[in-house]
Amino acid sequence: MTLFSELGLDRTTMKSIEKMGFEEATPIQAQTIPLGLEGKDLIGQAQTGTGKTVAFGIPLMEKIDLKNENVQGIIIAPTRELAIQVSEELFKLGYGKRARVLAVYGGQDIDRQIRALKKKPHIIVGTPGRLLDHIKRKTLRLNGVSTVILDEADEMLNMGFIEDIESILSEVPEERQTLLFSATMPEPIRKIAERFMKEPTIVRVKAKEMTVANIDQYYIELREGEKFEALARLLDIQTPELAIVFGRTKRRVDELSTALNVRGYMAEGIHGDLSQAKRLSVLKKFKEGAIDVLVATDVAARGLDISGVTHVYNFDIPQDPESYVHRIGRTGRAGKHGVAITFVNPRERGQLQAVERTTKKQMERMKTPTLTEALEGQQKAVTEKILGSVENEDLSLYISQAEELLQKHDAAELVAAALKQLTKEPDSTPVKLTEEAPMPMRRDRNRSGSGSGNRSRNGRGPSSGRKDYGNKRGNNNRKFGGSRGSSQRRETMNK
Ligand SMILES: Nc1ncnc2c1ncn2[C@@H]1O[C@H](COP(=O)(O)OP(=O)(O)OP(=O)(O)O)[C@@H](O)[C@H]1O
Ligand SMILES: [Mg+2]
Repeated sequence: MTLFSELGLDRTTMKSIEKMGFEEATPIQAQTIPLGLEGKDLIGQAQTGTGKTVAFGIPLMEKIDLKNENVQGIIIAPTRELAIQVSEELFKLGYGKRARVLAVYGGQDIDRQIRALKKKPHIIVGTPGRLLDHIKRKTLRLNGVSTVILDEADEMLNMGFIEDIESILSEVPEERQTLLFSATMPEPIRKIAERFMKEPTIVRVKAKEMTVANIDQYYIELREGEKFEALARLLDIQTPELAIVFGRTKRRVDELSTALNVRGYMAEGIHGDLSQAKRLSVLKKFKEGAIDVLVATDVAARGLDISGVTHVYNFDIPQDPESYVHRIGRTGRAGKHGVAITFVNPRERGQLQAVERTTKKQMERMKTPTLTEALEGQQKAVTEKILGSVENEDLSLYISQAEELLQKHDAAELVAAALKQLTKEPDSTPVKLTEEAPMPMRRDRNRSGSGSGNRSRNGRGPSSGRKDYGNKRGNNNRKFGGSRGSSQRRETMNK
């Protein structure tokens, strides 16, 4: 066990850490912070939700010289939401020191960002496209940068951002420290390391499994047409505090969130075709609990840290094992407990096995719940609410009415009627969902994303390195530039 106070950090950094409420460093933090402080290039791999942001944030923050008005650190992240979140965490880390942190990302007014850049931020967190845009406009100069961080580098590789990163890094002095962090490190990441890093030290937090132990992982085998009813029943039984439902395509996400609303769930969708303002407002509502089901494409799979996410449902099995690891990692963070359930149609058994081989963890088989179980689940939830009210609430204004009712009616019947009124009974209102093609299993499958608006970045097609679930890992068939085959199914998440 390592305490932050044992790491020899600056007083100002300690002040921030105390304000954030942290005392003990997580294993990835304990192992990488000392190396990071020595100025070493680092590759850090540790499970989802184990504090990688602080692991790279502390060495970065310690190096910032407040008297220097240059941008001294940049963090490149694959999605806009993640760039914002990382900038917020760094802002907290820089609180004691008063370091200036700015997020720049596509979809936000560029003039506003230009004005903010003029205020001399020390640290910039951005998505590749927008960073490049500012470099081209000469509104961002990187010649004073001494630390570069690539968060979720493997995803940026998947999304075909490698040339953008290359262009950005060509603006940064050679004499720099480069840190790269992710929960997954597929083989091609080595190329990034070779290209952009100097003899990096690789730190892998040893864990038996790639996914965190405190996420209970289940799968349900079912046909496409059975998925929605199964999801609704699971939501009724498990009554998540907050849940994320991952769908394969934007159309899927739109249809699913509409269908969930029709059935009375508070759900909204998030994907790359929505305006940035809409994406942020949906996420905000979800964080605040104004909606309790977030339906998402993989745009929400990486890095997002939302407390209260107790359940992740893979309505469609993810297209690669890494994506599974990140998706389910939206729950079970910072030591909390989580539940992940993956729907698998009979033709996707191979993918299920590929996921299990990668995570080194078997999912437990679960049966589709019955309608009766769904009803019981809802009744239980209402019963708990009522008992909570009995214990904790002032009921004096209701007692005389209750006594009056009890004189005229049977007690059990009264309670049953109250339960019925409060219980959300399973609903069979018809909903419309377009069937998705099963996940492609082999390399020669070359579908165009079910017509739901999926496109590869810059129209780059799957010229090479199509992902192959049957493949052994480590068989490097994913290339840069052409990006991997499945990228045509991946959406463009930011500019
Ligand atoms: N030492 C610590 N003690 C307690 N909580 C911590 C500590 N370090 C970080 N956290 C909290 O843990 C949560 C997860 O951290 P973070 O988002 O950095 O995880 P991550 O490893 O980057 O996960 P992912 O792989 O999903 O990106 C955050 O809410 C963060 O504030
Ligand atoms: Mg992270």
